Amino acid sequence: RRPKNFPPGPRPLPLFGNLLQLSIANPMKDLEELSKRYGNIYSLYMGSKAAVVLNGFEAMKEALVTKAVDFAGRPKDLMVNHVTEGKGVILTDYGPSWREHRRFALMTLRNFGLGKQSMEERILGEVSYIIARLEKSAGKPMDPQTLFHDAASNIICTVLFGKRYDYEDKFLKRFIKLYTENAKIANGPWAMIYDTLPMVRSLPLPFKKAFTNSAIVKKMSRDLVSEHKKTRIPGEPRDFIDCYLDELDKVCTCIGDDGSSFSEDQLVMYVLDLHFAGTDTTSNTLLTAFLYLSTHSDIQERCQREIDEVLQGKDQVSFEDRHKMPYTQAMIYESQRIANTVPLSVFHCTTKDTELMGYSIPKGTLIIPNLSSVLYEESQWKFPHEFNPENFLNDQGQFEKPEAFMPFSAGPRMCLGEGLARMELFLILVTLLRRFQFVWPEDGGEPDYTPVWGVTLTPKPYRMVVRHRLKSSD
Ligand code: HEM
Repeated sequence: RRPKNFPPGPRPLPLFGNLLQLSIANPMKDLEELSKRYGNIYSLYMGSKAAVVLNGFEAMKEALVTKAVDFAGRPKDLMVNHVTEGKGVILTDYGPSWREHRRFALMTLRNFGLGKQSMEERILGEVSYIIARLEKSAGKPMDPQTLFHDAASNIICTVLFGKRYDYEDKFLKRFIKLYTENAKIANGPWAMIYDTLPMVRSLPLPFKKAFTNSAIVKKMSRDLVSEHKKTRIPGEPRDFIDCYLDELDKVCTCIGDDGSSFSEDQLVMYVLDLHFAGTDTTSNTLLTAFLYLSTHSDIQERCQREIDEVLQGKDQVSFEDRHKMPYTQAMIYESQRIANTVPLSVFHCTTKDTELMGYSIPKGTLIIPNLSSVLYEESQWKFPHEFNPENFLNDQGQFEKPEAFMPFSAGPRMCLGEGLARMELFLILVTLLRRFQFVWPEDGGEPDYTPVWGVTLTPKPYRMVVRHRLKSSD
């Protein structure tokens, strides 16, 4: 039975809750239908666990921004919590450990050059490898699927481990494969069954694969930490791992082990969190951008004209140039909006009894922020259902970001890698568009824009033809 004044929703069945009323292969359509029937805030049951789904800008803003702390928790008893053993930052509940680790990551990313020249150099350095790979395929159709995952992974690897890997490197390939598999399992049918029916959790069902994958990547991360411990010079950090080990030295000598949330086990998981969050998101956004650019040549050419004009006489683009490229900026934001890369965000949880738009929501309720309902909300966008940079341009043709642009979510749990992602998307897209033309192959058939469902949405595999725009001497 629903608590008093709880948001309405479909009647749950004993044991299963509302599981059988949702398509477990991809529940997005069902969630949309339910909001048409019950309004922007409605409830669902996963077994006996109550969940509230947030839809639309108003509800999202009131929950995540206005009532920020009330909605800043993370749920505890889901498959993803068990896979990550409650460590790291993404799935850690609101509290001192989350706060300390979040602050540490933001500070370390900044010190490693976020917003400064050195992070730009890292990204532009990686772009030169992307160019080399594209050069090899010039004139022929190529599948960009792994290229952008490899590149995004390498950028975050240079920050975390101080090194990049060759695109053919077995370590890199394995790391990414295990992650991308888990990103699909974590929101997939077997995770839903695991989350709804605790009695099946010990059975040898397909969700076990997520645990096996996770054990392998944890071992890989632990090995990297051990290697760093052997080669580091305390006080002279080379990368994120060294910074964390320095911090660990400080807390051990100052206040002893207890008192601090920093530990080597946390570090192992933290590295994995950041690597995963920094790879699958940026790469899927890039894949979506190139899917739309290669099928919308008018938009691609308009960006190229603007880029050519602004970068005339310059060797390479800098992040500052974005202010002079309103149309290209708008195209990048529009790619993010249409990509809808993390459609249900990361699930939240209420940290206390609270109210939302007149409903009462008890402490500990699972909160599902349906970000796609905001990114495609008809009242918020000029062209909600088409790929159109005009969504981010005002009447004077200047770049303008509507408040409903929330692919990174909002409030205290908002993506902590936004700055890095933004810089990557701009530098990679501008450099590649300046140099190459991306064309949908003649034998490519009708483009299919429907993404593959998961924690992150991935475009279906596609091919594009890469053609040179400039001669290499230009
Ligand atoms: C286009 C790229 C990206 C998108 C669309 C994206 C989106 C998101 C979203 C929707 C969340 C959930 C926020 C919430 O729970 O309310 C999130 C969290 C997070 N993201 Fe990103 N992200 C991107 C890139 C990155 C990068 C490059 C990093 C790595 C530095 C990163 C690190 C994180 C972390 C650590 C969290 C958890 C924050 C917390 O729980 O406090 N993300 N991201």
